[in-house]
Amino acid sequence: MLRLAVPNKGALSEAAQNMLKEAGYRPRRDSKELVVVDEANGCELFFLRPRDIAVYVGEGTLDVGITGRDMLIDSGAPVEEIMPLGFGGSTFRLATTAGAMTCVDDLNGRRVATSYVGLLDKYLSDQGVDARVIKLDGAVETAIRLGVADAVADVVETGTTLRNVGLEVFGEPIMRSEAVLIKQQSTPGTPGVDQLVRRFQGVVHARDFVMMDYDIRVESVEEAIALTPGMEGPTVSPLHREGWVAVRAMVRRKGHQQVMDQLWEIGARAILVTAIYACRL
Ligand SMILES: Nc1ncnc2c1ncn2[C@@H]1O[C@H](COP(=O)(O)OP(=O)(O)OP(=O)(O)O)[C@@H](O)[C@H]1O
Ligand SMILES: O=P(O)(O)OC[C@H]1O[C@H](OP(=O)(O)OP(=O)(O)O)[C@H](O)[C@@H]1O
Ligand SMILES: [Mg+2]
Repeated sequence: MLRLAVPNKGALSEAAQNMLKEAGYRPRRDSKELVVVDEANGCELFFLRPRDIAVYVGEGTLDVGITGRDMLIDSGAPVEEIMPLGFGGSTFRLATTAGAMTCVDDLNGRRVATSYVGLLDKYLSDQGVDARVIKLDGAVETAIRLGVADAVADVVETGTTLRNVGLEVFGEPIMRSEAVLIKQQSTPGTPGVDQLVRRFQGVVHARDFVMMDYDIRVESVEEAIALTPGMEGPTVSPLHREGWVAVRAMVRRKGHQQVMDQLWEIGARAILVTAIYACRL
């Protein structure tokens, strides 16, 4: 049986469970259920803290896991990414009181609070900066106000948490993160992983693409197909109307309204967009 680790709480938990549900795996009944045996799909789901997931997978106790790329790097565990999952996007950044620091070198001889010590230590040593790292469990943004640190290094998504305490980011982003599927480094794929990956890719594609159908005059087909090239090439079928054809193609969800406008301009009509429920490409 494939053994899969899923975040049980926090920023990635709900989205990870939605992805598994859309990929056809058995959801857990309530948040207190820590292990789900999904006989129909030949896998066991273990609900664990996101920070611990890379550790379990690195030890080989679990075959694959869902965690954040930043947590993977922070853990230092011997794990590698199989695929990005398209949710839980964030940046990992330095921040301090507005205007107090402008670049990472300003941290020399100062204190930086973080919950990501492994990630920050690696960055500071790569940058040749000698700062004291203060390890906190969470809510690190408050550490400056309370006099425990001169700067913080933390996850930033919307920036609201920083703004609320009057902090500003400085320097280059330390890294960009999102949820990823991970496995132990340099192990051949466990049986069942390929199927999981295909299912996850199906969910990612179904979210990223829509299906577009439209009718167009034969003489404009090439121009239309340049706008909607599809995956392998769009389906073009005859219409029961002289000189017209029907076209069907997958189109990126982002920007699909612009594509509809452009198709309309070149004479396409009956342009329909439908969501893709599931797919294997
Ligand atoms: N506001 C956010 N938006 C998007 N992703 C986030 C956000 N906060 C954290 N993450 C991502 O989620 C993962 C961390 O999850 P989470 O914050 O739930 O863990 P934690 O901080 O260790 O746990 P907790 O917050 O329960 O103490 C990281 O990969 C991080 O990049
Ligand atoms: O840029 P924003 O959209 O404001 O999001 C970033 C905040 O979200 C996370 O906090 P979380 O809720 O996980 O609490 P924590 O600090 O205790 O981990 C992160 O640690 C930041 O504090
Ligand atoms: Mg957190």
